[in-house]
Amino acid sequence: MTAPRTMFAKVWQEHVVTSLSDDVDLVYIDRHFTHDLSGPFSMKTLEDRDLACRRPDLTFALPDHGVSTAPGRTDASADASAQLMPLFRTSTSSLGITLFDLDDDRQGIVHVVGPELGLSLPGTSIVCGDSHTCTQGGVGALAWGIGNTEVTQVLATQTLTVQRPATMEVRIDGDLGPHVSAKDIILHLIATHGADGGSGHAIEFAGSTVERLSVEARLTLCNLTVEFGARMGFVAPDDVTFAYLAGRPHAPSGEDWDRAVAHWRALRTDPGAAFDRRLEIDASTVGPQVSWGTSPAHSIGVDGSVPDPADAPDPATAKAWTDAQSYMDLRPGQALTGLPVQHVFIGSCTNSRIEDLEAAAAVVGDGRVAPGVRAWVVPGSQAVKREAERRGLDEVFTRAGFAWRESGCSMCMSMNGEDVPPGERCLSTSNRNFVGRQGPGARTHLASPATAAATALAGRITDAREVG
Ligand SMILES: CC(C)[C@H](C(=O)O)[C@@H](O)C(=O)O
Ligand code: SF4
Repeated sequence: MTAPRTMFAKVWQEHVVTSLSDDVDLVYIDRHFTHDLSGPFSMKTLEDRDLACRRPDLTFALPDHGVSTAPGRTDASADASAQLMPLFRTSTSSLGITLFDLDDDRQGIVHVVGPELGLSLPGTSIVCGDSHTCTQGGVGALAWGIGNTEVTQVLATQTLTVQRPATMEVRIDGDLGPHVSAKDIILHLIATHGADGGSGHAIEFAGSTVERLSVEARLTLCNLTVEFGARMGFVAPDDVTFAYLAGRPHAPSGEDWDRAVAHWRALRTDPGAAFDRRLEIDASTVGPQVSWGTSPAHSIGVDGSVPDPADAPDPATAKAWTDAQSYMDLRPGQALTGLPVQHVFIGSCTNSRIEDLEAAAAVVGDGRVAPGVRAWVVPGSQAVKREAERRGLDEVFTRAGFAWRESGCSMCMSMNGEDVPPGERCLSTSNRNFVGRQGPGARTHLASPATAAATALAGRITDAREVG
């Protein structure tokens, strides 16, 4: 009898081409995504070395970071895309790689588009030169971000030299309260165990709460595993996953589908399999979260108050809290609820899928964005945008005074000229609130789409539970 194995061990083993040392393997890569920021330069390296792309048919290129999300955008609408797009087109075309260009109805943020097209499948290995590739673990894939040199290795060989991560199980049980989402759970996990709490691990999210989450919510949960320091995060594929993937353009069909599902079912962690670490969360005790500082770990319940550095567990944390509070212009003990914001951003690979927009629109209802607040909704992909328009969500948002934009990363990292002015405050559904992330001097508060919508209407950080 074989010893019980984790899902990670099973999928990893299927991909090992050869072991290079005790903990370093050469693994096969099933899907390689590349975006406008990390792609062009690695492709250029390949061309300079006169190397071909080994599997252009398994490589997909999407412009998302540098592109403008203004309605009617072109390359010229943002300096970054004016510079990057011509390079991206030439390199992908000379290497034979499919590009979902700006005018393609499949364009969008890499991590949103992969799952929605069924390019990202359970039990596959997925890489991209982008740290939030871990998002795609939400469909049951092992997906992780890689650096430029690794991108070149994957382009040239379709394999990657990887240090094998340790395994961790995060069990989440209990019912979610009103307006509590996957975003709140993962922010709470990071706040509780620190931004390096998952360092060096591949995390399997399990438990009754996770089983009840939709695939879109699982994508959000996995999206922030890199903010927890982990290499990747994933959820074992189940009937929810199969229902989500069935019929997607690149998902298998007919007999191939049946064979694939049988295989995917067998990937689940065997009862009694050992993990290197285990954590547990009782989801019923978690409320909507908002970050107060400059790390996702600086998050608290929306009804909480800014912590006092005097209460920090150690001097380094006390200093980090003091610095963060000075950057964010907050003082210990201050309540987050009621804090005025000038900007609200609903978007990013964390929270720009259709269910996110539904959750925000439900809170907006007939309301209006508060005067003086610039509020944007940036769908994660053209497909999300079309579906939202089919459901009439764009009208809910525009009637309320939100801007309704084209798909892309936008204000999440502000490299396309879409940013928050110095000293101004933004409630954002994205995943990073680092110093300067949304623009020099910009102050970012991370939260869920429901909290973002409630905040946009009030013009102040607001608990969506108070709105209804
Ligand atoms: C630009 C890219 C390499 C970067 C990442 O790796 O995550 C970006 O997507 C981010 O969110 O900071
Ligand atoms: S939306 Fe933000 S976090 Fe996601 S890939 Fe783009 S820049 Fe990175």
